[in-house]
Amino acid sequence: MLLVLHEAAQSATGVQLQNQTQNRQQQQQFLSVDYYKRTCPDVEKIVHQVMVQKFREAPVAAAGTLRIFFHDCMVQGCDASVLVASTSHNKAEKDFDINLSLPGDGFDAVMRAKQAVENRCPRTVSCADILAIASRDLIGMIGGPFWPVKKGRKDSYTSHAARVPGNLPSSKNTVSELMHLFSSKGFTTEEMVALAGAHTAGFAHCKEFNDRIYNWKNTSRIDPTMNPLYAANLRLACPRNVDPTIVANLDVTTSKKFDNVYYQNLQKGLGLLSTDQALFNDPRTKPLVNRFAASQERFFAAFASAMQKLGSIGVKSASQGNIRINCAAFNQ
Ligand code: HEM
Ligand SMILES: [Ca+2]
Ligand SMILES: [Ca+2]
Repeated sequence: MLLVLHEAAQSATGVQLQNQTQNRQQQQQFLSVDYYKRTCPDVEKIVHQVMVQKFREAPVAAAGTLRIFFHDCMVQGCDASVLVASTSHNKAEKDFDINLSLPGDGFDAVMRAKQAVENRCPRTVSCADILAIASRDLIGMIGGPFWPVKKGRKDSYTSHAARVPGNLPSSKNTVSELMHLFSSKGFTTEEMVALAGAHTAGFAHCKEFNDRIYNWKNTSRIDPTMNPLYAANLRLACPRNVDPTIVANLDVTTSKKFDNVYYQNLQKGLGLLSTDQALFNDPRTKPLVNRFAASQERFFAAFASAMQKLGSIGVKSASQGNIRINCAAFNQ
C-alpha cells in the first residue's frame, strides 16, 4: 500500500528523469578515458594528427564536426548512427531533412581519422569514439576548451531517418520546446545554454532565419528583438529567394573563434537564429546568457562539462553495438 502511494506520488516526468539518470550512470560505467590503453594506445594521437591536417585544409570542419557529434548523440545516443549512408533498402538519419545541411568536411574528417586508426589498430576503435575525439580536438584548434574524452562506445546496428524527428532542435522552436527537448536528454537549463554556445562558430543557411528579416510573425516586419542594423545587413547577405546554398555566420563577430562572444552578441540583439536570440529574451535563460557573456572561463567550464554529458547519452555496450570498419556502412 505504501509502495503504491509512493509511486503514485511521483510524477511521470520525475520517474523518467530518475530512469535517465540511472541509465546514464550505467552507460558511463563502461566508458573510460584509457579504454584503448592496451588495444590502441595511440588512438588519440592518431586522430589528433588527422585533425591537424584536416583543419589546415578546411577550418570549417571544426564547427561542422561538432554539429555532427551533437546530431549523433541526440538520436539514439552517441553511436555513429548519423554517419551511416542510405542504401536502396534503408533511408538513414543522414538523409533526414534537418541533417542534409551537415557538412561534408565534418564527415570527411571522421572518415579519414577512422582510416588512419584502422591502419594501426584494425577493428578496434568505434566510429562513435573517433567522432567524440575529433570534435574535442577541432574545438581546441579554434580556441575552445579541452576535456578528457571517455571511450568505449559501440557503433549502432541501425540508422533510420524516421527516428530523427523529435530528437533535434529546430530554429523555429520556442525556449519551452528547447528546454523540454534538452531535459528529455538529461540536460539542465544551464547545460542547454552552455551547449548552445557552440553557435560561437560556424554558419546557418538563409532559410533558417529569413522569416526574422522578411516575414516576422507573418507580417512584413523585422523581428523586433533583432538589432535593426544587423537585420539590414542580413537582408543584403540573404535577399529574398536567394540561392539556397548561401549562409551567414552564427556569430557575427568572431565566427572562426570558439569564445563567449556569442553570448555578448545576444545581449545586443545580434543572435542569428530566433532560438539563439530567445535565450537572452526569456527570463529563464537570460541570467545564464549574462553569466557566460561576463565570463569566458565559466562558459568554457560549463561547455566542457556539458560536452562530456552529451558524449555519454545512449552509449551502447558490446551486446548492443559493434565496431564498424567503415563508419558509413554496417559490417557485412
Ligand atoms: C539550442 C538549440 C539548437 C538549435 C535550434 C540549433 C539549430 C541550428 C541550425 C538551424 C544551424 C544551421 C544549420 C545550417 O543551416 O546549415 C545550426 C548550426 C550549428 N549548430 Fe546548432 N542548434 C542548436 C544547438 C546546438 C548544439 C547543442 C550544438 C553543439 C553542441 C550545435 C552546434 C552547431 C554548430 C557547430 C553549427 C554550425 C555548423 C557548421 O558551420 O557547419 N547546435 N544549429
Ligand atoms: Ca546516434
Ligand atoms: Ca565566436
